[in-house]
Amino acid sequence: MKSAVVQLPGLNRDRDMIAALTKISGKAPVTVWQTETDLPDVDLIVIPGGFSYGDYLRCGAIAARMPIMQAIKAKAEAGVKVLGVCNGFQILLEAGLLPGALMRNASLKFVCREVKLEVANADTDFTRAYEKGQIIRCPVAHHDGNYFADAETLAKVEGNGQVVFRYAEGTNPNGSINDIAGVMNEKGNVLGLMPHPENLIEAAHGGSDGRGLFASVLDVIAA
Ligand SMILES: NC(=O)CC[C@H](N)C(=O)O
Repeated sequence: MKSAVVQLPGLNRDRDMIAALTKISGKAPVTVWQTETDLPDVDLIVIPGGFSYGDYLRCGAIAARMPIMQAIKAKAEAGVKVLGVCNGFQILLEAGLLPGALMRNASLKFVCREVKLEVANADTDFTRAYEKGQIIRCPVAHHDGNYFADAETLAKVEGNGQVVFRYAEGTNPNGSINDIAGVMNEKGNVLGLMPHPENLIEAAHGGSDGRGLFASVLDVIAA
């Protein structure tokens, strides 16, 4: 399983993501810079979190228009798995690879804390290592994580099982509609989520609840 991590000016979670992918798969991902138009032959492309282009004009809006996004779109259409975490999720939404939008947190404040997530769909390439309904811990750190979709889009996303993670037990940190924390595309090969599973993968992090996502998508689930 080969993976790539996208790097853009202002992203700052790329090294955490590289460390998580390396530790869990035993193989370091390749890194690709935003101007690349020819992506390496990988099975998984990850857009990590951060503050691409200082979050101007909207979070992810400028990054979504960089040359690399055309290449990522083509790979996604060809079935390659794409994961966007936090700013990566915002970029995927701005690029039209996922449905809905992320607005300013309802509190209008940056939130940096741990939340509980419910695995709403465990029948995906990203969540097979979990059980449906399982509650996991996960950190969040963002100011624009308030997921929104119009009624028609929301009905479709809910009806198709595209909601993969929900904030659980009253821990919704941002006002997201239906407590949505992560959604995938209809085909199931593109996932975006606001929480940071890469920051809870080993004892030194205080827990390893985020590990299941990487174990699922990197196909290294212990027998
Ligand atoms: N940790 C992140 O990726 C933050 C995403 C974005 N810059 C926000 O604050 O909403």
